[in-house]
Amino acid sequence: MPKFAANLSTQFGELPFIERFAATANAGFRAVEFLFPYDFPAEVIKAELEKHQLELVLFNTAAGNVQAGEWGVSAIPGREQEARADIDRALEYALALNCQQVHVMAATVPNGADRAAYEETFVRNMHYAAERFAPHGIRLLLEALNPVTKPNYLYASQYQTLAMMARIDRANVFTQLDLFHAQLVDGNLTHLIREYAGRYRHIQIASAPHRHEPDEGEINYSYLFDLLDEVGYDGWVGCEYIPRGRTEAGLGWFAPYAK
Ligand SMILES: O=C(O)[C@@H](O)C(=O)CO
Ligand SMILES: [Mg+2]
Repeated sequence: MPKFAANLSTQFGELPFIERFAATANAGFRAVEFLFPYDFPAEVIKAELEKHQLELVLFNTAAGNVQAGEWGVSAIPGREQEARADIDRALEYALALNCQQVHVMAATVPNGADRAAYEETFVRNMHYAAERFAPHGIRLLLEALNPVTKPNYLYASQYQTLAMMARIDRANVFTQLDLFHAQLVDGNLTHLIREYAGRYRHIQIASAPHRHEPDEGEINYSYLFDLLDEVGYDGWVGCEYIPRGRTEAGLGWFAPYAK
């Protein structure tokens, strides 16, 4: 049976961020993930995790200047110093929060930019990150984002992140298989789950095409949850969906899996 982590960036949005931890535990989750911890000192988040006996299973490196269209800086040529400072800061939070996985945000690539230079920059920064995180046994993840939700991100297809993972070629670098993005871009989710088991070390779910609870739309999640068991997936499944209404009202699908 898959292990589900609440996503505190998309679920429980009706509450202030810090109050989402209690709501998550009350709803029966044992783990959480979120995009960014950096608005809060690590001790504040740590206290919430401990108080509610929650494990933090994933967060991201910083996004850069989101208002200017950035979504990560690790692939931007000339921004290496900032990218590496973000990587160092993510390591500090991961250690303080006992988190075993960090998603390293690549970047959006402006139209007309030198794509090869972005990829080379990303590979170099990932080598730096892999070396910094390896002594602590923390995994680094790459995630493909569909171009409707996030136009111009460095990679949109699972096959691009798998190729990038091979190019980076470090033992603690894997992909993060977000099945919502994968369905919009690649389809054939059964093949992705079966064929690449071991290369993805984190899963995220949402319905497609509307990114709501995993109980509607074109993806048959109960089939995929069984398939994850069949291929021996023992990582977390992050609930990165935007609830149709109040989060708790949409948790019927989760009832059989609650702690
Ligand atoms: O799917 C997403 O959007 C997230 O998992 C993320 O980490 C960055 O966009
Ligand atoms: Mg995702």
